[in-house]
Amino acid sequence: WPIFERSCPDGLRRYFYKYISIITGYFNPYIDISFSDVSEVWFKSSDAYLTVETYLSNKAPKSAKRLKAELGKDSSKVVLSLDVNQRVMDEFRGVKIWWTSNKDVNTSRFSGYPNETTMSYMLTFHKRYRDLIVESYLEHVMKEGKEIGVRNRQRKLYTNCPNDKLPWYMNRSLWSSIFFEHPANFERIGLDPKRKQEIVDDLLTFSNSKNYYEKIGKPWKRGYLLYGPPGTGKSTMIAAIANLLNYDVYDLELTAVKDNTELRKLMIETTAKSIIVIEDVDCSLDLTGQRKKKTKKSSDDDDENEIPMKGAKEEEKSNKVTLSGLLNVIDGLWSACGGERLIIFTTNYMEKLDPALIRKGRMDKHIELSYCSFEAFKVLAKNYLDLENHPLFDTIQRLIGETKIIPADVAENLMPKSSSDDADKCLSKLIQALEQAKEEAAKKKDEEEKLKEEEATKKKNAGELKGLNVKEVAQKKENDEVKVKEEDQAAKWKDEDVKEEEEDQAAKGKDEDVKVE
Ligand SMILES: Nc1ncnc2c1ncn2[C@@H]1O[C@H](COP(=O)(O)OP(=O)(O)OP(=O)(O)O)[C@@H](O)[C@H]1O
Ligand SMILES: [Mg+2]
Repeated sequence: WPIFERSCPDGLRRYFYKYISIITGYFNPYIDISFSDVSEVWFKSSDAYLTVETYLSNKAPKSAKRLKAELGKDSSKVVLSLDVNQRVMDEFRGVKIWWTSNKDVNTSRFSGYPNETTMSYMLTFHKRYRDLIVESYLEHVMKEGKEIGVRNRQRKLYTNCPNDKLPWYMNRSLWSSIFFEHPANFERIGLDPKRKQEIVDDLLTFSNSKNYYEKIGKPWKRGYLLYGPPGTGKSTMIAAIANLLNYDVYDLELTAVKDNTELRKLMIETTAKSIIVIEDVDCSLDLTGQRKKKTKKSSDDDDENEIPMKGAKEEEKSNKVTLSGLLNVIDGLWSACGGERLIIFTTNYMEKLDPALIRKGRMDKHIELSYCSFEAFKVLAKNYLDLENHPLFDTIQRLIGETKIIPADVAENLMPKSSSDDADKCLSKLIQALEQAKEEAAKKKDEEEKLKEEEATKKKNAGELKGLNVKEVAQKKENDEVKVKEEDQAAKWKDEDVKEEEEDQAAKGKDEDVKVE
C-alpha cells in the first residue's frame, strides 16, 4: 500500500479512492451520517455537533470504555463524553444504532492552519432503517439533547446593558449576563400556604402545557403582575419562580431602552424557558397616554415639586419606548417568538398602571403580596428559627391582627444578630417591633383625624361665609355705618355739653370776681 501511495500519480490515486468507495458502498449495507463540529460561525462549534455530544453524554458513561471529562458549557457540573475513536451503541424502537467519535486532521495546504483538527460524531445504522432514523431518530436525538442541555445548564441572569468591550468579530449581544445563583424558593416565602400552592400549581401547569397552547392557538407565554407595598417579597418571588421552573431571568431596564425597535430586538434575543422581568413598571417610563398629556399641559404647576434632572431633556428626546411599543412586545405578533416564557411586572402602585397594560391576556394573573399575616409569619418562623410552635405565638398572632407589618421587617427581626440570640429573644424583638408599629399607626391615625377635623372646620367656615346672601351683607354694612354715625353724633353732643358747662362756669367765676371788687 505504501508503494502504491508513493508511486501512483496524484490524479490516478484520487480516481482510485473515489471508485473504491463507490464499489464498497454498493456491498456495504450500513449508512453513515457525520456530525462535524465545524460551523459557519467562526470560533463556534456547530449546534448539531454540540447537541449530539450532549445527547451522548447521557449514553456514553453506561457503555463506553474510554471517556472524556470536561466542565460543561455554562455549567459547574463535570460532563462525560466519548473519547476519540470510541464507539457506543444506542437503541431506538428496537433498532440498533452506533455512534463513533472521530478526530480528523485537515492537511489541506490552503486551509491556513496546517494540521488543523476537526472533531465529528459518526452515526451508523443499517440501510433497512433509513426512514426510521432520518425521520424519527434524528428528531429524538436533537430534542433529547436540547432538553438535557437545558437541564444541565447553569442558569443566567441577563440585563440589557451590552458588553461593548468585546471585539467586533465576536457575537455582541444586547444583553450581558452573569450566572443566576439566587437561593430563594417557594418553601421559604412567607405567604399563606394555600395561596402559595395555588401559584405553584399555576406555574407548573403553564410549563407543562405546550400542546394545550398549540391547540388553543395561543403563544406559549403567561403574564404575571406582582403588586404590593415595598418589602413584601415581589423580587424574592421572581427568583423563586426561576428556581422552580429552571428558567433564565431577563431583567429588562426599560429606561435604558432607546426606542421600540431596540425593545423588539431585545425580545428577539431572549431564549425560551425564560422570565422577562420589568420591575417597578409604574415608574420605569411615562407610559400612560393620559399622563403624557397631563405633563404637557400643566408642566408648570403640577411638577413644581420635581427637580429637573441634569440632561433630562436629552434623555426624553432619545427615550422613545411608547406604551403601544410595550403592549405589542407583550401581547402582539412579536410576543410569539421564543415560546415558554413568563413576563412578570412588579409595582408598588397598581392603580397607576394603564388598564391596557394589565388586562388579562397580557398580565394573566395578578398576585397581591401584602402585609404579613399570621400564616405567613409561621412560615418565616419555621424558616428563620426552625420553630413550629412557641408560647409567644399567641401574642404575635394578636398583634399581627391589630397592626400592619411587612414581611421584610418580620424577617429582619427574626434573624439572629449574634450567637447569643435565641428564639425567645428574636420573638420578643418582633413583639416589640409590632407594638411600636401599633403605636405609630395609632399616632398617625390621630394626626390624620385631627387634620381631617381642621379641614372640615375650615370648609364649614368658608361655607358659612358663602351662605350669607349679598343683601344681608349690605344690610349689615348699612347698619354698621348708621351705628358708627350715631356714636359719632353722641360723642359730638357730649363734647358740646362739656364746653357749654365750662363756659358757664367761667362766666359765673367772672361775675363773682366783679362782685368782690
Ligand atoms: N414574603 C416574604 N417571605 C420571605 N422573605 C421576604 C418576604 N418578603 C420580603 N422578604 C425579605 O425581605 C427582603 C426584601 O424583599 P423583596 O426585595 O422581595 O421585596 P419587594 O417586594 O421586591 O420590595 P420592593 O417593592 O421595594 O422592590 C428580602 O431580603 C426578603 O428576604
Ligand atoms: Mg423588588
